Amino acid sequence: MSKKTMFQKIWDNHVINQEEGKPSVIYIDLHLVHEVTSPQAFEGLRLSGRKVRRPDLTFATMDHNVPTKDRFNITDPISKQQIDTLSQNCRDFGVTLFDLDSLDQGVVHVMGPELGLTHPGKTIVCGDSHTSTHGAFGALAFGIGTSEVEHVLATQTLQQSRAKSLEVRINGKLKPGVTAKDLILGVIAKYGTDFATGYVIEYTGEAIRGLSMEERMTVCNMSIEGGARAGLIAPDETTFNYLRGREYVPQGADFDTAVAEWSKLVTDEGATYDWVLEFDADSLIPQVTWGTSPGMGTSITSLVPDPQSFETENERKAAEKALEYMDLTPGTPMTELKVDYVFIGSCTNGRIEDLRAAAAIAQGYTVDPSVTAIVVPGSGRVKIQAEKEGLDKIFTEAGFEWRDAGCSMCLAMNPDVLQPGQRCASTSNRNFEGRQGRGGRTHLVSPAMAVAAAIKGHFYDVRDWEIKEYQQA
Ligand SMILES: CC(C)[C@H](C(=O)O)[C@@H](O)C(=O)O
Ligand code: SF4
Repeated sequence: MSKKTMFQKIWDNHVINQEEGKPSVIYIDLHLVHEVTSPQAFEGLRLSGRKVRRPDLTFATMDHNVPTKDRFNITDPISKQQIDTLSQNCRDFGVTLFDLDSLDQGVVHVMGPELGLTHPGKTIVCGDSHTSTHGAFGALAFGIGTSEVEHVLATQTLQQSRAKSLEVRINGKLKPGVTAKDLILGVIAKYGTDFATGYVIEYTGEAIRGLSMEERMTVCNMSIEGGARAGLIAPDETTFNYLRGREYVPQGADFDTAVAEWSKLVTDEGATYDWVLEFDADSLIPQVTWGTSPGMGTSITSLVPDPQSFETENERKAAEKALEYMDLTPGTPMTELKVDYVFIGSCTNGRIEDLRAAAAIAQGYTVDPSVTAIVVPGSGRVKIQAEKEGLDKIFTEAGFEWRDAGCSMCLAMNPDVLQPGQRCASTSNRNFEGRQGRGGRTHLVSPAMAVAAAIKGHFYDVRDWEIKEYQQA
């Protein structure tokens, strides 16, 4: 039998029609829906008199527009309309919705895994680019556009051309203070924001095996920022232990049967990828972005780069433009950049382990008076768990605001926005111009680095942090 990659196996399991020279038709096992990219899709169904083909495989929540303070009081008319429309559509079409009053409401990519909706080997789509997050479980998960959302709602299938396969092998181990976020930022800083265009990445190597499930999600989440169609990590004991006992996961003997099936999904020994890249985890240093794309990043120990140091004219121009927008001077140590705002949250870093890592740094310290800092749990469940562990108290005693679940300041679609010119240390995944508010300046970092910046008032190498006594309540 021919040797196959994990991607090829999942793909082959889902192709239901293939005509010569045409995209494949693949079956979709799980469709996640949020309020921003679904209204026209449901409207399309309505206009053509169609139903949702598999309401039992379709799950919705609202996240982008949800205020993280006073969530039921939505004053922005577009946000209110999108949220109300999603509720109405879910009622009309029989789709399960984790509504504003549900414990399970949250950022769609936090909600799916924590409920156990995300399984190895599934095809998962959502009208959202960070659907790649779910690939951490060995699911083929990717974002789709609104017309495709309509197509999946109506047929539970999707037309797709098969991407090429790319192994990103992470050698060595992450050092203390260096996180999964630094790893993916480091990969994108090294290889750029389009190295993986046309590919599905499979992350392999010792450093990946050593990551927890939540850390793997952070890595896969940002695959899209490297241009990839999706990111995958082979399921293993870490995956199975995470899934065991969750609501939408088979229970008892059925779970063991599922594990046996999932275990077969891994890339065969000797299978070949279309392309292989390597990255060294041992020498990685905490990362901070300096520019207006996730690839414009460097180590905390570095200086703001000189645009002249880049190889191509295009890169030099892009760097110049980015530095102007970011109001940065080449040669300034990254540690001297002062921040006005700190945002901890999002589908990249809004899970419980992220909040624990943040609290471990915050414990016993106080946010610098010049900084506004917010902590936004990725879901209602993350919030409750954090409160059980007393993390909320650590944050509020240190001067952070403790909010409700949502996308929040990851993007300016809700009341959490930067003012023009404000500089933010953010645990999210995109630092585009205006992403967190018009004129706002975003630096992407890990949760630990974000907290250190909040407390110092400027970026700081968290490897030098003195961790005060930290106890979970
Ligand atoms: C609003 C949504 C379509 C968008 C996405 O697709 O990713 C958002 O989640 C983002 O992170 O930019
Ligand atoms: S948290 Fe940010 S990246 Fe994730 S879905 Fe929301 S807006 Fe997109």
